[in-house]
Amino acid sequence: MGLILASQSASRRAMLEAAGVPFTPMAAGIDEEAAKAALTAEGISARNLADALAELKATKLSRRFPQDLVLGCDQVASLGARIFDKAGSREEAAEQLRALAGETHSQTSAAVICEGGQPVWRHIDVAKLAMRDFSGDFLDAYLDEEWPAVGGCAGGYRIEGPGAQLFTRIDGSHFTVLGLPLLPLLDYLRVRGVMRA
Ligand SMILES: Nc1nc2c(ncn2[C@@H]2O[C@H](COP(=O)(O)OP(=O)(O)OP(=O)(O)O)[C@@H](O)[C@H]2O)c(=O)[nH]1
Repeated sequence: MGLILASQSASRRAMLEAAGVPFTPMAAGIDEEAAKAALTAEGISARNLADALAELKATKLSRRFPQDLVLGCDQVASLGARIFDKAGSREEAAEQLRALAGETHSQTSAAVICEGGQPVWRHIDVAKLAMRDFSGDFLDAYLDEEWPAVGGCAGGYRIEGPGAQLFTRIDGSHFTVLGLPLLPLLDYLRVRGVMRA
């Protein structure tokens, strides 16, 4: 029994590699935008959206590899009822960051493990991030430096990079902000014998 990471996320792969987790990365092969559109049409919460998408990714590959543990993940940035998609343009990234400035938003990271095509474990963690009310000049300079790199990041920032300059306070796990509830995952992997206890 091995661990498959059903994700294209460089950040998730880097976190697992750095933590010494043995895994095989594979694309989940789902149409995430179509699934997200269907789910958000129902007015779904950030928590339930992240959970549903993570389970969808894990289940899809678990049906192909029933003997392995398959980890699916998803991360949603939200402020109140507004859910932020990854920015498709610099202008969209600027609009999103202006909406988050001076507010405390949530990063919800869900992880689901499937085995034999069925969920056997899940963990959803939320971090709260207080973003400062930065100037327009700061935002222009930030995006000059960080676009398009932050186009693949929920929220439009890389917390491990210049994105740290956006914040005055973060409550919650750094790993959750990066996109994975890593410590609860490691607990489960030790229970399953994937990692040394
Ligand atoms: N490096 C970095 N990545 C971040 C940060 N915040 C969010 N992300 C990434 O933003 C992406 C959130 O989008 P998702 O839809 O959950 O994942 P994805 O990148 O599409 O990859 P899949 O798992 O294949 O769906 C993930 O790759 C997160 O790792 C951050 O502060 N730094």
